[in-house]
Amino acid sequence: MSDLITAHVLLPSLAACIYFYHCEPRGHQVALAALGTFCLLVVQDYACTGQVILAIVHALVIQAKQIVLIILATVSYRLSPLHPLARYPGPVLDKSTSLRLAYLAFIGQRAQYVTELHERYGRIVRIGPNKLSINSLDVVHPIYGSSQAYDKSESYRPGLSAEGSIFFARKKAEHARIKRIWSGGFTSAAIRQWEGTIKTRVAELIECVARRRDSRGAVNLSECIQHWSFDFTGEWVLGQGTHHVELMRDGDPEGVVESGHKAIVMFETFGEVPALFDILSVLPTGRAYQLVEKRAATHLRERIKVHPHDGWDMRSFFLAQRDGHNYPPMNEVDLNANTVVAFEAGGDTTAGFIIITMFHLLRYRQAYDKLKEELDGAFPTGSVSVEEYSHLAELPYLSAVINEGLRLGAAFPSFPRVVPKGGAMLAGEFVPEGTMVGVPIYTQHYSPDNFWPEPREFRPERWFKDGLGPGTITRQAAFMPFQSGPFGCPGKALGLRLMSVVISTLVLSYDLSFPPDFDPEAFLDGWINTRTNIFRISLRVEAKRRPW
Ligand code: HEM
Repeated sequence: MSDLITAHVLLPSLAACIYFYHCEPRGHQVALAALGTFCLLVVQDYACTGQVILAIVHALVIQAKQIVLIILATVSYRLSPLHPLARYPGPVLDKSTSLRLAYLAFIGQRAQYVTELHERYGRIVRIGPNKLSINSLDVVHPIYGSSQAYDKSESYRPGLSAEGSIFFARKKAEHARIKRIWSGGFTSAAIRQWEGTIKTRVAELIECVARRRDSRGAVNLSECIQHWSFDFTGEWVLGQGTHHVELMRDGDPEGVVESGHKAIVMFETFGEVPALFDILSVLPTGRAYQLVEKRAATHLRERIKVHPHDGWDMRSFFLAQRDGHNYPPMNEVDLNANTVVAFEAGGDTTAGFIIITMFHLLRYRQAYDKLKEELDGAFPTGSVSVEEYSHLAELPYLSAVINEGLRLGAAFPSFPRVVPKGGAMLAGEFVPEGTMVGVPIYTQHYSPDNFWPEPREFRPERWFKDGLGPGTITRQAAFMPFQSGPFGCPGKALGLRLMSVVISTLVLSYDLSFPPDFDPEAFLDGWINTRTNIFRISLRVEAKRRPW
């Protein structure tokens, strides 16, 4: 019997552990191998006993023992002094498994939890079996900013979905190739091309707010902004007059916004446990992701039919061999993957930041009034022309409002990267190669060492020279809403332009306030902060048209 156990349980489990340690197989491969082993065990037992049910039960018991042994061996190693990260502090559970972090990402509490860990354990915390969070600005440049910036980690693996997009390309060389294709869409010439569309779409937003007000003048502002953002992004990705969603006009019966949110939450959650993502992304759990991909594929087909490839929309850049750009056009799979990223990175992020900024403005009434005064002074006719868009960035209070919205709304926990071959000295400590490292952006943005006083409050004045009075700390270097370096946000200029136009036009067009039954604290409690900003409770406002 013990021979049998050794042959069936101990040896295979040990072999599996050694294999997993050296080869890091994908989750679906492990699942298939486990299924294959199970079938072999059933056949073998059936050959001896001649009873199917008994053979299945025996195989299940053996496999359960194998799994328990593999888990025990893995956890023991991760907690042992032999592990390369053994000397770094952190909670035992997080050193053993990333499942707690995955759960916290799912409920939108991961960034807050990592902040607490830094308060408890110090500057460097082991937040996963192979993952360090480094709460130090000294490491931002080597990890993210320099030309030697580290590659993205396995957390950026989209399950079994296509990886050939700008966001999911993890190696710098491959990423640089794709980024060149995207780059044309973010030049100042490209942004100028889009100014007319921004104007039209923002005017539609103002009308959408008016149309959707109820009898008491209250409107779901977060929904209007999300619909505006996806409409604009749809046009930016696919081109004018081509087939894409029109959410401000038709509403969102297909759940475009929600499926996008679910896909991002899924990516964030399972990015903590990429092997599990390999399995779950193809099961019904991955439906949101599959839906978003399917929608992008449909748009691709429609777009290819109706339009030449010489516009300023992202699809034109993806599809065309443009003059002066020496790159091959993308294949269909990569086109889809990049389209999904363009929709979600552009549409969802910008909407979330505008909503959170509007919420804080309305909650901190003084800031709202100051912004209104500044805008009324700068635009005495009550509207901002396309020619004046570039002046918006010069309005000091508007810029401070946007900075503060970006600071408080940055839902990013950290952007995990991989320490290159040979390891690295980071924050004065040696970190072995292959370790996942990241700087916790949320922790930096909310830290009293970087932003003081009232680091958790929306105070645009902190961005001025005299700040919030003597002793004010506003550490520019700690402000990283767009990340920097090779993998930083290419849409920064466009994102800032969109934020400034939408916020200023809303404040110029309407007198906005919370309705009496709106509970700001409940809104904050329902804010899920996991890479994107999701609001379980809508931002409802009373909107009275201003008499210009
Ligand atoms: C206020 C708005 C925005 C903020 C705060 C923001 C922030 C960010 C951040 C922090 C990243 C890096 C994510 C990571 O490494 O995991 C990123 C990536 C990206 N953003 Fe933005 N973004 C904004 C708007 C936009 C817009 C408007 C677009 C496009 C229209 C855009 C396109 C992208 C793309 C394509 C990436 C992936 C870049 C890469 O992986 O190389 N973003 N963004």
